[in-house]
Amino acid sequence: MVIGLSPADASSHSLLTSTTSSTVPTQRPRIVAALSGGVDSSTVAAILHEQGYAVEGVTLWLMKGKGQCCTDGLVDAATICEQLGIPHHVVDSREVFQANIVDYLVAGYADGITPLPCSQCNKTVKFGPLLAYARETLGIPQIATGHYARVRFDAESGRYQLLRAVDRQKDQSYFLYDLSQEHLAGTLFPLGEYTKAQTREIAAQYGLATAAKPESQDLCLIETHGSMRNFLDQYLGQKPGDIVDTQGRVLGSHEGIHHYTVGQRKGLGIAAPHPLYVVRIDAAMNRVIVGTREEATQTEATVKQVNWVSMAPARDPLPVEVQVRYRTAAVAATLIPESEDRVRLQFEEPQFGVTPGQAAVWYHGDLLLGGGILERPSRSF
Ligand SMILES: Nc1ncnc2c1ncn2[C@@H]1O[C@H](COP(=O)(O)OP(=O)(O)OP(=O)(O)O)[C@@H](O)[C@H]1O
Repeated sequence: MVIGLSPADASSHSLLTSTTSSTVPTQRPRIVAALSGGVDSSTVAAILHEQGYAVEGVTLWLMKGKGQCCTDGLVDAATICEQLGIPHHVVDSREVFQANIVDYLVAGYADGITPLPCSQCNKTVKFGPLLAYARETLGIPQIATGHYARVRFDAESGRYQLLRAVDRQKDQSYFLYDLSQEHLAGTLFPLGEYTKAQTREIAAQYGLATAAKPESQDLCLIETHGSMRNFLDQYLGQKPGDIVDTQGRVLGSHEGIHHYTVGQRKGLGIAAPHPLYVVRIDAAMNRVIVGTREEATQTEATVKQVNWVSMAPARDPLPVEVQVRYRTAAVAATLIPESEDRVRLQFEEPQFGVTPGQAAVWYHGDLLLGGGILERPSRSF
């Protein structure tokens, strides 16, 4: 399942000599490369093209404005397709993105949680619609993306399994926890075996126009709007309220609960003898509740909308390593199934800043077992 082409192989081939025709010989396996206009997906298209696939690039137009998933991305993706001599299709996905990501984020922040847009985007905007477009419109059975993750079929369980990327720094499996078996069965992740440095090397060897393109640093929405605050203010405006401690004493004021996230320390604007953290956001009362680091720490968490990936839903308590944020290390926990799509996690060590709305994703080593969305803890404050 894993595509293998080492940088050494890549350098020994001349790539940019292919036809510009969109008609493809039937004997070549056909595949869609999901092209954002960045170096990763450009390299995927080049690798697959080199391997003999009849590649067609598809770019989802997600948002108005400039940025990776907007006009700049579309132009860069088109440039790569022209360079490789492959067809390029642009799918206007702005309404799908608005309904599934923008509205979802705005509703979540208004409700006092911190939704994770990327996993939601992968499931509802990218993989599902891309596979449908590839199969139904283009008649192409599979797609490939530039995500750093690995997929394999496990004959014993009959499941497609998801694994962390070889490059742990770039591993994006966390954002892919909500993909279905059908999504995984139809997708290749050619970069899962490479480091980012190797990807750039391959892109340079192929002379791809995007080879030196800088890395996107942030969420696409932040790149486009400057900050999450700017983005949310457009929809939610300002709604002043109180910042209180865990006993309900007013310590300060805020301009909107959507400017805060559980675990946040900076930007509270409150002078206190000890550091204060957001421990809860109370949407009904329009209040932000702050407390000590200890009060922002919890020993267990419940997780809803669970998706089991590499194994069938657990029926019994299961030792796991769980990641509660993208950029944090996985920690030891016991997973207790409460129903097929709801679990309780008991952390071996108390965890700080477990944020409602973010994903908890559990692993055994490199194998991503499943994940879901963190609920608000039941607490007295
Ligand atoms: N607008 C889009 N249209 C089609 N595919 C996309 C789009 N945005 C992202 N993808 C796919 O999802 C993958 C991961 O997206 P992500 O936003 O994490 O980009 P990235 O890691 O910066 O990769 P890249 O360098 O390819 O932009 C991309 O490599 C690409 O295959």
